[in-house]
Amino acid sequence: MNTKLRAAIVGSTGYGGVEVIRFLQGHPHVEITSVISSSNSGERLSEGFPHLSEIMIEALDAVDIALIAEKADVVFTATPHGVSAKLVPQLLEAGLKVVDLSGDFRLKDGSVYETWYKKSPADEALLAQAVYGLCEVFGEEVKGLDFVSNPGCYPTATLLGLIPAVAAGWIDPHSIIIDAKSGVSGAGRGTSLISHFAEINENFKAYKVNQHQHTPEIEQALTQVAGEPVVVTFTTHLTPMTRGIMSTMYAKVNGVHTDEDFIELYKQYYEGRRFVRIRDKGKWPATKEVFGSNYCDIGFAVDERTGRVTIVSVIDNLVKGAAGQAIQNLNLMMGWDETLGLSLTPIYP
Ligand SMILES: NC(=O)C1=CN([C@@H]2O[C@H](COP(=O)(O)OP(=O)(O)OC[C@H]3O[C@@H](n4cnc5c(N)ncnc54)[C@H](OP(=O)(O)O)[C@@H]3O)[C@@H](O)[C@H]2O)C=CC1
Ligand SMILES: CC(=O)N[C@@H](CCC(=O)OP(=O)(O)O)C(=O)O
Repeated sequence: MNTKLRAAIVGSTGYGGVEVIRFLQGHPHVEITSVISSSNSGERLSEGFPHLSEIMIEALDAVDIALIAEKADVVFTATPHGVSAKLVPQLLEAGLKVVDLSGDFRLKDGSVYETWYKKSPADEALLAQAVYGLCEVFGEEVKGLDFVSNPGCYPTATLLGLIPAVAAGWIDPHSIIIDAKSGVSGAGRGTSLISHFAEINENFKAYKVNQHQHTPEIEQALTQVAGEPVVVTFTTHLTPMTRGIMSTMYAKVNGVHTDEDFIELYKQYYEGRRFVRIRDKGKWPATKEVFGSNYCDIGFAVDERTGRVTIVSVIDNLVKGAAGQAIQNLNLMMGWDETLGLSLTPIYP
């Protein structure tokens, strides 16, 4: 008798979906039973992804709700914004568990989604039901659920870097400035001018300034933690690397707190949470130090001269920023150890 949880992945020919497959392959309690493609059904997975040739899937399935419900218990929807909003209700209706990697269920207010994503929001009742799966902060709420909305990549790095200080009242939430940089895989696998080799190689550019769709997601979580409305200045940059996000954050310190105080506060907040690692005084995390892994590494320095703290947080956008955290959420939903299937050490150099 098969006792493993059966998993299907929609959006399997995109970067997020392929990364879910890579990690689930090593999960002790999960078996991949359906890999779904809206554009290449019938093809073998290994035709497009020869590095996945050991996965025992005959052919890619079409997006067919009845078939998915027959073959799987849980579905990872690594689908574009707008697609998940329509697909997830059908999957839930069919009795499946769902972890959605898109931005469609992260914002509670549909009109805010419409403003920032320029798309129609998902069903209001489902938005109310969706729990925001930032595991180290809201993980308790995820336990036992059938549906989780996986956080965005920039918000994951940023919120893990800010929330302990905001929750403790150690920084002024109205003074926060976030300067974030991402590797090109954050833009997905589809070709676009922004990720064209000649456009990004030996280049470094700001984009979506004051218009990035992750701004309200960051503000929503900080508002919840601070207990008052919070708005932030958030600027994103594209860097000529494949994976990785570095979020550098600046905020005014309330009262007097040293580097050592911040380190201690964060170590306590994340005690027992394997995937957040706090750097010692004077040590700064780099994207290579989390590459290919589910870690988020954070470093601090208080500047007594300006009264500000600088916080640097790094993740792999495709792992802690997408597929890894999605599997961590499944582990929490199922009541398993949250690290199952995710114990890979970063690839270095
Ligand atoms: N890249 C990243 O770093 C992160 C991505 N995300 C989010 O995860 C989701 C996937 O991102 P990513 O993998 O980068 O994107 P990609 O563009 O690389 O892949 C998305 C995949 O979705 C599938 N798809 C497209 N349209 C449909 C449809 N109508 N029905 C079903 N499937 C469809 C396509 O696969 P096929 O043609 O085979 O169906 C496509 O390959 C997005 O919502 C993204 O915003 C979240 C955090 C980080
Ligand atoms: C480099 C790059 O283009 N990154 C994407 C964000 C990544 C993403 O997929 O967005 P979600 O996490 O909301 O799904 C962007 O800036 O829009």
